[in-house]
Amino acid sequence: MPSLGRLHLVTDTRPGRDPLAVVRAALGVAGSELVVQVRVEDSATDREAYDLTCRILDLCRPVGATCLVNDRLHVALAAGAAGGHVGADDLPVDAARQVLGPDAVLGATAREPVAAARAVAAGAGYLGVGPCHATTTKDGLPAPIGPDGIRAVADAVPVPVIAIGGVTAATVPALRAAGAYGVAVVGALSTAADPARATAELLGALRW
Ligand SMILES: Cc1ncc(COP(=O)(O)OP(=O)(O)O)c(N)n1
Ligand SMILES: Cc1ncsc1CCOP(=O)(O)O
Ligand SMILES: [Mg+2]
Repeated sequence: MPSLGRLHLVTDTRPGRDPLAVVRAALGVAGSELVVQVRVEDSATDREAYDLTCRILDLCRPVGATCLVNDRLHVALAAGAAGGHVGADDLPVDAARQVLGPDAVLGATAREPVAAARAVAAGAGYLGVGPCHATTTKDGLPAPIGPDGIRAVADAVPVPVIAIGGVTAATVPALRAAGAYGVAVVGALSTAADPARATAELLGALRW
């Protein structure tokens, strides 16, 4: 399995957003370093999720970027994505691993060390940990855990920790210093006036 990219672009399919344009811009800068996670609204149909995934895979393949699918593992398999990401409302991690197979990339959400270790034992290859900072992108999230919360998880597991929630280029250094392997972002790219430039800034901060 190729090593996991450190910058995860999670798609924003809310009204008024243009996820394909953002992915295209980010891939132009990050290429194979980018992981694109296709995340659609719960109200989206499987057909819409599948069509978006296929279009994003068409953009990722030529540059060797990894494409994952959030929640809907059957869509990941049907479209030929590299894997998926699951959280508390999705398939349990061991079931997700069974569905995807041993070689797929599988991420799981965790916000504290005990759940994180359980997810890894059940087959997660990386962890999405957060929210590390306040965000308006997703409703109903628990309180932000900050860099200290990231450190607690990173110290407890042997897999890459991807920090998520309110991440910007300015907050990346503290998250990396706390042990995050990489970051996942929605708004930092989807609301950027210049997503290519925002990608370059995030990559620069991750290399620091
Ligand atoms: C990298 C990464 N980390 C966390 C999440 C959140 O997943 P989940 O808790 O299942 O919430 P939804 O994204 O499904 O609303 C993620 N998608 N990616
Ligand atoms: C899906 C999800 N899970 C925890 S925070 C989050 C949203 C992150 O979005 P943003 O990068 O815009 O804060
Ligand atoms: Mg989920």
